[in-house]
Amino acid sequence: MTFLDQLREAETLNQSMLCVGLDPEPSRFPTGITRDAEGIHDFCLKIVEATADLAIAFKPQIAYFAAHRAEPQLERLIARMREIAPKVPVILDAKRGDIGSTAEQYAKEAFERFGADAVTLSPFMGFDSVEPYLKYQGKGAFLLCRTSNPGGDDLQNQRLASVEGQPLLYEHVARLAQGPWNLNGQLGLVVGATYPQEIERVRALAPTLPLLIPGVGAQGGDAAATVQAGWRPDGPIVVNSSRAILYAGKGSDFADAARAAALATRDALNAARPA
Ligand SMILES: O=c1ccn([C@@H]2O[C@H](COP(=O)(O)O)[C@@H](O)[C@H]2O)c(=O)[nH]1
Repeated sequence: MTFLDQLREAETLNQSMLCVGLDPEPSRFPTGITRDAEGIHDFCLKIVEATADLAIAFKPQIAYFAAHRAEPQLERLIARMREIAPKVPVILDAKRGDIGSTAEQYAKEAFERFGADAVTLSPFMGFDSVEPYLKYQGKGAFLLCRTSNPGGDDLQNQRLASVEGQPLLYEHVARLAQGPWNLNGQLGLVVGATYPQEIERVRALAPTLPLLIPGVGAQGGDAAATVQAGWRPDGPIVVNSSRAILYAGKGSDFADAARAAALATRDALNAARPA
């Protein structure tokens, strides 16, 4: 089964385009959850249990685990996610990018150590930095294209005078990912919900790629505009929200509050999808 098949299956099963982001920040944990690596595991597990039937994917951001020496807990968490939500793919948000020999190790980390179904990558170092991930059949890789942060403009919106038609850098990334880099249909693109016009442009250049779209919720991206710009019947979207779900509640009912926030976001996304 390909990563794209997995996404489609989860989309249908949970009637969802919502990706639940796992960015555990111990200082924001409710009382009763310890502010250490084990607490990170327990907090995320509760969120996964509360949202497993609402998500097209889960996206743990590795920095939130590594910063607290919680990589073993992330391994255990992903293994438990396989039991709780076997049909919901896991996208490891690692934003890796390095020369081929090092990329091989990062790919091993993502797919063998953590058992992720897909990973996020920076395409900045070129195709040989992406290729090692594509050797893992059935796994996916999302290339950063037009990111959700304001500083994304600094490079991604620069025009490439050396390329025919003088595209912007993010447009060039979209073309490469839809075309010559996508050897086995494993690639997708990261595009921020904060820039719906650019989502539309990326969708025009990459009509069938899955788009991972962070930026609704805490970053203020508009759910309806995101769906209208990015969703296509043969081009799925995976719309991530992390903090707005994780910290929807502050008390012992935090998992219920997270579920309510996830449900509302999932339904808002679905309501914007053309029939
Ligand atoms: O362009 C990008 C790429 C990745 N991210 C990541 O997504 C989540 C967003 O979290 P929120 O709390 O929903 O804002 C986070 O893990 C980022 O590292 C992104 O925001 N933008």
